[in-house]
Amino acid sequence: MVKSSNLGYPRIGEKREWKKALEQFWEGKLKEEEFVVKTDEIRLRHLKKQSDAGIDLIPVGDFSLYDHVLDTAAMFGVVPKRFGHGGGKVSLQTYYGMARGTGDAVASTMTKWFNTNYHYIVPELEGAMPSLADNPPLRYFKEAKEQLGIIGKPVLLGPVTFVKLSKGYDPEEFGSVVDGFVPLYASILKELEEAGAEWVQIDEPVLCTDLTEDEWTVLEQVYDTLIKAAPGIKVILQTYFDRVSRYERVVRLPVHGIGLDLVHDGGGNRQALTTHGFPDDKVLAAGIIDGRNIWRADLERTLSSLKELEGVVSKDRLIIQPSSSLLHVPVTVKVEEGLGERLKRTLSFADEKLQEIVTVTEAVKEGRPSISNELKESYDGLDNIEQSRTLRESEQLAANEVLQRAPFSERRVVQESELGLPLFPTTTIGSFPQTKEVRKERLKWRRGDVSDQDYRTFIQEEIAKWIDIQEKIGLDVLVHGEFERTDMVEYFGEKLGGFAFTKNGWVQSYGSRCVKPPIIHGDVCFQEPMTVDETVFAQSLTEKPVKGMLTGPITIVNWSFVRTDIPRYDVANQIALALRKEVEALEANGIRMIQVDEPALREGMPLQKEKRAGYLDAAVHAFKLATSSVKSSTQIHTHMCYSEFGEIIESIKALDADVISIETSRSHGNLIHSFEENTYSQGIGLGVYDIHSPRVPTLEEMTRNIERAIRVLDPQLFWINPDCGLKTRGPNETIEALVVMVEAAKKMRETVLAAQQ
Ligand SMILES: CN1c2c(nc(N)[nH]c2=O)NC[C@@H]1CNc1ccc(C(=O)N[C@@H](CCC(=O)N[C@@H](CCC(=O)N[C@@H](CCC(=O)O)C(=O)O)C(=O)O)C(=O)O)cc1
Ligand SMILES: N[C@@H](CCS)C(=O)O
Ligand SMILES: [Zn+2]
Repeated sequence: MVKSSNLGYPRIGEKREWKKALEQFWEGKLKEEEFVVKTDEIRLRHLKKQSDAGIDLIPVGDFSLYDHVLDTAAMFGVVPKRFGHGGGKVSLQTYYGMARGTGDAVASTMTKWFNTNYHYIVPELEGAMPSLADNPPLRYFKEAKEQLGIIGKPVLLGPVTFVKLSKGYDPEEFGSVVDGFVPLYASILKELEEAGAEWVQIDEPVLCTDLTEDEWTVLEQVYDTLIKAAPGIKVILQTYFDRVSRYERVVRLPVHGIGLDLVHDGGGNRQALTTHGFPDDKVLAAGIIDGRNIWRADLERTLSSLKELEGVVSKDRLIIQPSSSLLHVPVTVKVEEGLGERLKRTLSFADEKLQEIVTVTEAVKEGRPSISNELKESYDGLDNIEQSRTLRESEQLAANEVLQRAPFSERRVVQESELGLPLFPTTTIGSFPQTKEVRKERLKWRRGDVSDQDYRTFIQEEIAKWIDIQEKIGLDVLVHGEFERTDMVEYFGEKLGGFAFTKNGWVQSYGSRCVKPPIIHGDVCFQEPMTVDETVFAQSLTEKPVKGMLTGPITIVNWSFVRTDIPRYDVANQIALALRKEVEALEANGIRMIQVDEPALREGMPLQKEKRAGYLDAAVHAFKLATSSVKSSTQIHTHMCYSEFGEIIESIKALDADVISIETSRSHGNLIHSFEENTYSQGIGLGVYDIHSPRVPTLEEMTRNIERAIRVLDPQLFWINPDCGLKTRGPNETIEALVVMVEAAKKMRETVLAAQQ
């Protein structure tokens, strides 16, 4: 009989109690035993919620104390040597050391989870001999069974995806490295079988990327082995975020069920299902409720699309589920106030999505009449989506033109003469520490306890303090510090037309850090200057140039929840046109450098190769739409973090920014390698130190990074800056690191100038 299922539930809690517990534990305000009790409570509460909602297959083991990829590494005792782990179960101290760094041991790399804004910790295999140091899926399974009577569906990150996401091995050894983990997975499955597990979900999202023939062979062998390890368990091989690359091969894998994303597959999975059929010895776990966006499901359409599959797979072999884990959406709409009833009724967060899954399952089981109330509500809600849109952009789209700037060689001459910067100019990426004090003041202002004028004065005092600090450190290009911003996307969303905001719509970004993606529900438009006040104030305090600081169109789109009734790229262009007005306003107010950040450009790349060129063209178009109308003397900067740029280097060039700053230090030289193969001849700053760690790097480390970079990049075009913004750092460590950075720049200037004489 058809079943309802979930793939993963948000960890953070309705009131971000998970985040708060983690941070209290790190600050020493919660003892380990208290922390464990608190997080156990949260986990069980989430399981109960899903059970109360009526979900048949409830995921267990998707919960984490930081990140599920890190959990998998810890489960196998994969701990880099520098953390001094002596074997056996990984302690909480070591676990958080790997995530955040400890003492002299730098944290493991953190990077984006496929095309999402969630970050995972990259396992370092370093020739490790993995062992089953712990079996959390089993513990969580038993806990759910014993405490709540739930026969959960353990979730494992599959061995092929796990090794693909790891580093510290030669790609040629991929097969043997995976083989090292297979017996451990087999043991987990066996122990789960003995404990009474019926279903297990093994996530292999790499099946939505292009695997080589060798990798495919490894994958097939892995599942041949695993399926024999625990014959009593039904394994669902779960994919998400796109269509699978090799449908016919995927459905032949020797597992009991295949989980497909039927929302973010560009129609590819559905087409493959109808064209090639589906094996009649397998279960189809159909991801038909959107796990990545927050719009209420169109139940009528969902049911019709399931009907199309009726001839492909029978009801008794169907599982209804979200397209991916619900980790990527906020917890519940219920608590939202201030959105307006109309808009609120168009939304569906994790808890509402569980209801949608149960409703659709019911309709498949019992027929449409059994859900007539829900169908009406869905219909009314969707009607509200249309009504809640603000449509006014026909004139904007008509002006949708990229202007041609003068060639970089000409702009460079004008800018050099106007700006008079030294060799190796030093700057930062934009934000300075968002201290508790800054956040508290904003909270008071939002609650109405502080007047607009007092809040503005407070922000100006912060700006003045940090302009003074930057002058004293000796930086060449200054920033105002972004103190007025909660978040680099949310802030612009609040100022632009066409956006709405939740009060509590938090989503985990990395570790305990959360973001509150704004909702784009109407046409986006410029309403009033958004950054001019703070930037002009900062510029009034110094002779040095202050960089205006904006978030780019593709990043705003990728880090928001976006309407789906018009193409995503049209939304990006609307944002670009609104930003263009801001760029022009900054220029008109005497700002000579403007940075338009695009940190999410790389992450938003479609998993399927054939879609990438279209995405990159659209991203470049939107960026140029926003930045191409300025004078040659106005220097346009951009910034990107989370490297692996080799593949997009041509698009980076096509942005035609005068200066780009890129995160480098965590990629340990890989990025520099891409510049060996590709020339880049516009201004560029490769981050000279990692801002994710509180550790202050030494002069030698920074100098080494600069020297390595200028072996492949023109020193005359090279900028010196940190990897990313400094909002998560404390004031002292920020200042100490920047002092070292400026010292490194001075030393390099002397060395290069001496060599020229
Ligand atoms: C560059 N990054 C960003 C990504 N995505 C974005 N949308 N924005 C980004 O900047 N993705 C990639 C990276 C991820 N990096 C980060 C870095 C830091 C954070 C972070 O610090 N998040 C904060 C929440 C930020 C925020 O909006 N703060 C509000 C305060 C909200 C709050 O908690 N208020 C408290 C009271 C405050 C107090 O008393 O201290 C309350 O309401 O109870 C603000 O500034 O006003 C976090 O804490 O998680 C995220 C991603
Ligand atoms: N200007 C932003 C970019 C972050 S990617 C900052 O400095 O925080
Ligand atoms: Zn950044």
